[in-house]
Amino acid sequence: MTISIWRYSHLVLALVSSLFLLVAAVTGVILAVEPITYQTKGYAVHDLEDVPLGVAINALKQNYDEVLGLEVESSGFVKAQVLTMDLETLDIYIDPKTGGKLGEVEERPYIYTFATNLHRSLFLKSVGRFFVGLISLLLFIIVVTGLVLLAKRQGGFKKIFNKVQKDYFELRYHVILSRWFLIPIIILSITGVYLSAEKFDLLPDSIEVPQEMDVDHSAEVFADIQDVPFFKETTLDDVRQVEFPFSDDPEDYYRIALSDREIQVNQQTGAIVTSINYPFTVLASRLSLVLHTGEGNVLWSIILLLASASILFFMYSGFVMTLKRRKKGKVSIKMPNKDECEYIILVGSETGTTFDFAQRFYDGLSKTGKKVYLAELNKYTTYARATHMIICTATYGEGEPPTNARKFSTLFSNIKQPNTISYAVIGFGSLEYPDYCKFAIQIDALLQADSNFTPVMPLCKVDSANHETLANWVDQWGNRQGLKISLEHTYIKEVERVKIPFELTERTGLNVDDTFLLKFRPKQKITFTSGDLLAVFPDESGLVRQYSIAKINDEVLLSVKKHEMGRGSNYLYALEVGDVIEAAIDVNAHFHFPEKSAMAILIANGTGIAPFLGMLQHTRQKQIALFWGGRTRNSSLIYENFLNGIITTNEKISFMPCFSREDEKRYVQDLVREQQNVVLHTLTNDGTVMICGSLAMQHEVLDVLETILIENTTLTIEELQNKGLIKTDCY
Ligand SMILES: Cc1cc2nc3c(=O)[nH]c(=O)nc-3n(C[C@H](O)[C@H](O)[C@H](O)COP(=O)(O)O)c2cc1C
Repeated sequence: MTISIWRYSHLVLALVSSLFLLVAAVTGVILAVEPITYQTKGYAVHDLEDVPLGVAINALKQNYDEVLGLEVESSGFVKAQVLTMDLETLDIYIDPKTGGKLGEVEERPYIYTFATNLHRSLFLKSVGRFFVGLISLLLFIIVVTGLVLLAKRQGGFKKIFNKVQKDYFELRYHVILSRWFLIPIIILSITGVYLSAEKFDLLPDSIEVPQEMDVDHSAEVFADIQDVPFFKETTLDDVRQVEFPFSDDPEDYYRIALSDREIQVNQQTGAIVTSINYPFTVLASRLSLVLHTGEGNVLWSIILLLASASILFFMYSGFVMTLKRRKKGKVSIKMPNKDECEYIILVGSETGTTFDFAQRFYDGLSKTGKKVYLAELNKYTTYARATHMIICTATYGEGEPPTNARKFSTLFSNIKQPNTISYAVIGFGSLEYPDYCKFAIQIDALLQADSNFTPVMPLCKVDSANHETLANWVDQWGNRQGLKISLEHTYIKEVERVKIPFELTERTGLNVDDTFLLKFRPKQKITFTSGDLLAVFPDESGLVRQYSIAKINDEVLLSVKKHEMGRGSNYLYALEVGDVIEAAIDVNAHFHFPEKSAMAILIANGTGIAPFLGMLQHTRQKQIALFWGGRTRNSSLIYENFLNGIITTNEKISFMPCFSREDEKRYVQDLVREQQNVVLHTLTNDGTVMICGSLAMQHEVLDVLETILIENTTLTIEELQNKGLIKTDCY
């Protein structure tokens, strides 16, 4: 079975049962606390195996007018129901050796009764019980599918406990905690199923018939119960419950529940009159109850508590993992061995659209039974059995590759494939840009020039990820391979934006670089922060343009470069102070200033400085260096008002500009290289590097950072990105 089927089952089951699981896990946590607090009362008798039943009965009789019953709990507490000399019936915990009262049995706190009802039946009686049983069964299947995924991730069942690869927090701890809590959760789910099955009489009937024992009428009669052999030899660790006889008449028997059977015993001779062995189902349900509730064992209760809490974490982390997998242009699912796959899909994606298609194509092709490998273009390498390659890539900037494809061209020229490969390239782009699908065109040209590669289809350019174009391409490509591939509809949901009015309160004219600043005041109360995006709608066509924002005194500051044909920038440029536009805030959480970092380096070129202007205003105690690259000194004048105010009042902030057309003609990546000690100090002390501006600049900066890291540390860019210590927002 392919990994996607295991993952799909794991995910679907988790989603279907999530609400019930949430209730079961939360109430499970509450209920696991009960045995722990109960045990802290301290009434447990630790040497039950040394206390003969006769001694306990005698002690009780000495202390109380009448004794109705005795119970030895799995907690080790000995409970008795007695009638006091004042004719009061009491439920008390006793010391079985002296009969002395240790404490009174209290009513169960309401929170536990409530949690138990919710946990067992969701307050829905039989229907609820049925669902809870079903959810326990689903939980069991989720754990089993999870176990298979874990084994596949770790490289086999034997390697399950090997070191876990470094990855982002949710994924890493989903793996680590699943190893710790696998067994407790399996036990919880199986016992949960068993207890539900029992309630619905689904277990085989195995009623045992009471066995009448041969009674020896000449057996010795004892005056003191402590001398009766049965009561002398039976110790409390084997006893669960004792019902006392109504009178001293020898025909009135003790009814005693032992651990494996129920008996009636003559009070004078100790002869066993009847005996019923518990059927297996009763013993199993008793064991299930103890294992499921943790009753009587503090350590096991703590494990169950942690296991229930871990289910909540698995739900959260699984949700985050699914979102990340769907959204990001990064392959985070475990792939088969690259050298065993015939079909290789390589992806270049910045915001996830291309990756989303590649993933769906991968799923469709895998379902035909083919061995498929999916990777980012940056991971290009040799593929021993590959006969087909499909490259899907977006284009940015002026024909720039997406970040996860930036190394492809170099890798391609250095790596020779062992086989000849039939290939196809799909370019994702937008007709709004002059360099439509340029990076895909470049890749197609590279492959054409390599004699090892033969095209099976001409380059396909896809405007705005059009579904029909993609579905047609998949059909045609599939036909050529003799395969019927079904392409699921996109996993990406359209973002529903809430538009609100923004009033333009300030603006500048164009500077030497055709850049201008705009300040908008939201006319409704909204929360946003620097690094979020303002989505602007230039016309009625549904076109959206996003701009990185700075939050300055509750207003939105934008720095915009006016492009001759740019629909967004020309629309904004035409606005006058007092104009009101409808726009929306897109939360861009991955690019918020990291509150936890004590230091940061902010790197920008051109208009990419905007979010940093807002971030600098709101940080007082952090050591921050802002590296900015512009064309000329005059390019930076437009930002001077903001920057001077910050730098002169906060000595922890330093501003380092560089200019590509003046002075030493340096780019911001040159500044990063020059300041490598500051960069290293920041990254090795859990500080953050944030990059905003053009994608070309981002690639150059990442290349320099990579070199600095390789030369001085064992850290990698990807590791730091996964930890959120390198954050980028470039297009
Ligand atoms: C800032 C920006 C620049 C872009 N530049 C180009 C371009 O030069 N040529 C092009 O064809 N498409 C361009 N596009 C469109 C993207 O390539 C297209 O939306 C693609 O589907 C994105 O794929 P991804 O989500 O996988 O990154 C650009 C998009 C943005 C947001």
